[in-house]
Amino acid sequence: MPVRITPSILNADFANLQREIERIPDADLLHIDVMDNHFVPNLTIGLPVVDSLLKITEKPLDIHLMIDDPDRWAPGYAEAGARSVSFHAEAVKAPVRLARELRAQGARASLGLKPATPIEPYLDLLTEFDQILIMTVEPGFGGQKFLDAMLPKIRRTREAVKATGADIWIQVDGGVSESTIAQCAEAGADTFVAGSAVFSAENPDAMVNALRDKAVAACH
Ligand SMILES: O=C(CO)[C@@H](O)[C@H](O)COP(=O)(O)O
Ligand SMILES: [Fe+2]
Repeated sequence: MPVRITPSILNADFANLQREIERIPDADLLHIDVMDNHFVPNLTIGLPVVDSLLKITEKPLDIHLMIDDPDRWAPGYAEAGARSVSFHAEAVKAPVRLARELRAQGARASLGLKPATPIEPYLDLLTEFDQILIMTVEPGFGGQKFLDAMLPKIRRTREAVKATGADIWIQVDGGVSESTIAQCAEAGADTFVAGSAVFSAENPDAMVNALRDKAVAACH
């Protein structure tokens, strides 16, 4: 199973994003946390910053929208050139319509689930998505403790994805570090967001590779 490490820039130096991105050349994608202070109690960046990042990096951008009304805002990120756009199940009005719109614009469509949101209502819709993002902390902040109560949800999602035969990535986000990534990979995740683990490391790129090695060892 291919493994992808997607560092979150939430814990990077926002005044020097270009320099921060250059510190992680081995990252597979860059995870960008967009927060609106409504869906989550925190406010970060939006489309203008994403537009600027698209100009300074060749890395594919993996946008994580923690915002109300993604039906209205998500297509703009796909249109701008994001590789992947996650919107939250708890905020979206028409998940299938939005996923199809994102795909039509050439982006991967990803459904995000907060810790208390089950995957079960979406099992018959899985092939409408290219990725399921399972939050392993309450969304809103970096540096929180990994919720290992999410492991059964990762396992159930992997089983269901397997049954579809489709190439749907399972992403985990929140508290992923050298000490938690193996459990996630064993449970069936293949795409790993890591914010503080990467950007608080002395050598962030070495951490990207260490995380990947641990995930690969756990799922093979
Ligand atoms: O979406 C979020 C938080 O809401 C994440 O992407 C965090 O930014 C991950 O940070 P760490 O938990 O890895 O420090
Ligand atoms: Fe995120």
